[in-house]
Amino acid sequence: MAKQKLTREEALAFHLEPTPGKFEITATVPMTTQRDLSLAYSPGVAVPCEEIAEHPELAYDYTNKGNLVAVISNGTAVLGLGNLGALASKPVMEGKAVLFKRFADVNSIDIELDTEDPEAFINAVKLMGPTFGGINLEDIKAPECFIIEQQLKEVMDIPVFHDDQHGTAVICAAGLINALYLSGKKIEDVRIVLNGAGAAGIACLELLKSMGAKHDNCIMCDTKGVIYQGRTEGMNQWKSAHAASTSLRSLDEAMAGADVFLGVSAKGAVTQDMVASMADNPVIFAMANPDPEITPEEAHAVRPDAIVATGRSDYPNQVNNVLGFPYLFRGALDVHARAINDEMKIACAEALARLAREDVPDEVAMAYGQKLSFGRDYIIPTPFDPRLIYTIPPAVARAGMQTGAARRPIVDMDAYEVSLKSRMDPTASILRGINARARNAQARMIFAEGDDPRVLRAAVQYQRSGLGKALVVGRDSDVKEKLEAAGLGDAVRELEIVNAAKTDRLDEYKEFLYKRLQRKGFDRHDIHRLAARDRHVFSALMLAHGHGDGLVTGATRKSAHVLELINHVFDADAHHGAAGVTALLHKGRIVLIADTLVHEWPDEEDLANIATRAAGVARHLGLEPRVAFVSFSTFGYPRSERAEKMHRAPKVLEARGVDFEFEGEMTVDVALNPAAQENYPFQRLTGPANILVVPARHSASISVKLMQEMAGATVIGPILSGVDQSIQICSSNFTSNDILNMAVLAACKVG
Ligand SMILES: NC(=O)C1=CN([C@@H]2O[C@H](COP(=O)(O)OP(=O)(O)OC[C@H]3O[C@@H](n4cnc5c(N)ncnc54)[C@H](OP(=O)(O)O)[C@@H]3O)[C@@H](O)[C@H]2O)C=CC1
Ligand SMILES: CC(=O)C(=O)O
Ligand SMILES: [Mg+2]
Repeated sequence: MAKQKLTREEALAFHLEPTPGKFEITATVPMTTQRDLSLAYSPGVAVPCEEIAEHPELAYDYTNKGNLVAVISNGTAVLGLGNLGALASKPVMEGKAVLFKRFADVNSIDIELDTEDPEAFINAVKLMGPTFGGINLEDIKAPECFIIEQQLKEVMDIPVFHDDQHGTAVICAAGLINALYLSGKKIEDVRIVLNGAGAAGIACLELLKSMGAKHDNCIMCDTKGVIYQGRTEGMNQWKSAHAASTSLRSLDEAMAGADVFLGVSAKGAVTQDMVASMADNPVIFAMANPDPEITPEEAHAVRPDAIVATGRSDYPNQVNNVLGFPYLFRGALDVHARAINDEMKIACAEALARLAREDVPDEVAMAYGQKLSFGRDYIIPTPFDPRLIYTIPPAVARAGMQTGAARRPIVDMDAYEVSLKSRMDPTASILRGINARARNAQARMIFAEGDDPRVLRAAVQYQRSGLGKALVVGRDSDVKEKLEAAGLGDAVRELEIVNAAKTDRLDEYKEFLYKRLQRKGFDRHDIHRLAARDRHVFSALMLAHGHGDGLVTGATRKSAHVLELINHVFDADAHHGAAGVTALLHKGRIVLIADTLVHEWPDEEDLANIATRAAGVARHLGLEPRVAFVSFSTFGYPRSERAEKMHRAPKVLEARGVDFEFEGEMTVDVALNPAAQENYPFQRLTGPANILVVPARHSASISVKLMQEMAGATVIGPILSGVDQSIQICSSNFTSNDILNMAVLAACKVG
């Protein structure tokens, strides 16, 4: 897994744009008319109020309580950064809230309470009970967190769950089950050293002991060293419960001969010497965030036989509670649970451990750009594994039902799993998939317009995200100046700047271009002007000569003009079968529109070619193509000369015998809406179309721009397909993120 460099400015920009913070709240009901207002608010709202007053359980039906979790902190133990206070903890809490939404479709809101007094904290949370279906406590330091959680559990009738304790313990247990399996050791026999006797540490050791780890085999350490029986300094009742009868006093001493090291303490707390002194095949979970107790590189340098995990996303084996809390709450909320009990936590740990041992399906491999299989570098599922949402919550819900925590048991578990699957947003996995493939490809990407700040930001991002090498075409001083103005001055040393005026390859490029254009009215002088002065042509020449693996251009000029220039070097035109395909991503759906770039007014043969190109792009994105030739008529009615070619195009494909579904002509609603399709029982699409082949470039442009402006759809493309080399042409209104997306598409040769 390529390590990504994240700068402070990137992290700040991510939180600043497009609006401050990481989420907003949207209404799920129409709020347009007088009638809507009367229903949502007074007088209509009185009816559910009265119903709930009489039958409190109806709050789960008439309000968002049943799918709403509060992430609550006082900021006293923010990750491993220490006591930053309530306000400064907000980015982490907003982060947890968006993880709830992204991974388990749980609505969540962060609440930061400005108090270090457990009693004040407890009172505040207790009073919030009616609002939420569950309370996720976060980053509250020990020992106050134990008191707070215990008392809230006693007084509240919804799950109260301190994530840093139990979320961490569950994931740690899941990872350890598999790590021990791989190293051939049993939990009853292993010597465990745990560093960090706080929220996470105490809960991890408690859970492992309940799973068979022997008290006498476990040593817990804190900032004062080993917690031994009789120690008085820095102690509390929770630490005392794990005090060992031992003469060992320091972490250093404890590590000698240990089988397992678990770190929930602080950055750099473990040295290479300590790791070197561990037993054979040691297990090292360095879980402190954002920086681990020891990095995997450092640990492996002295112990190649170690199985190493961290809490971070950029190393293999991410042992992080993100794998737990979204799914634990999903399962708990879906049975209207009163609590998340130990049985539910253990069910979660076991289900996670089992999932990692299963064969990894292609969709997961595609999302990560590598084949994952159970082993030392894959002991726990990856956070983006789409199976988590339909595997873990049922296990949790079942345990909740068996132990009486559930208020409303699930009757049909199969139907429940199907409903969980439908909560997944397929567009997210597509975007992740192409990013992972690009990262694997490590393409040298030519960014032709090095004088544009958006292009420069995209180029820097491309390289810093570990996608490959960015080659920026421009004048050195100009690029440097613009990078500095964009606050990216230090990127000058990272990017490769290619200046057409200075390259010694120009003669070779000019010769090539002259051969192509000499019979098209271009003389040597024209050729020099094009090759040396036009960055689109120069960049295309670089690509044609293998001096880059892909090209992104077009952010500063009209696409049609840029395409014309590219065509001096490549055959990227309608005549040679090129086509433009634009992906529209909206509300969890992805629809491709074609041709958005090359053909002005395609005939039925062209339309069939365009469909085939679009089907190729769809498959590259991981979609099984279903093409609809769209028009204003459906299967011949109303009759119109303009719709004729759309009527004939499917027949062309039929004659060719292609290997994808297609149908037409039809209106867009018939193409996209299964209910409308039912009116045409003879039609051959097995589901809503995901490719719309439109009659002409103007209708393509109108559809895409309408979706973008009116619906706020995400637009990727036009993706240039059917050209020998990987070229992507941006639009002049693209943001740096859009340009980066085009570079990613070019890198994984979608097209
Ligand atoms: N990967 C994951 O999913 C998770 C990771 N964590 C990480 O675990 C760490 C602790 O979090 P949490 O338990 O909530 O915090 P707490 O404040 O509750 O506990 C911190 C504990 O770590 C000990 N400690 C701190 N620095 C050192 C050190 N250099 N050597 C030994 N012990 C040390 C403290 O010792 P003392 O008692 O002497 O002060 C205390 O016992 C953080 O880095 C956090 O990011 C937490 C939750 C989840
Ligand atoms: C992951 C997490 O919750 C922490 O580090 O605090
Ligand atoms: Mg935390």
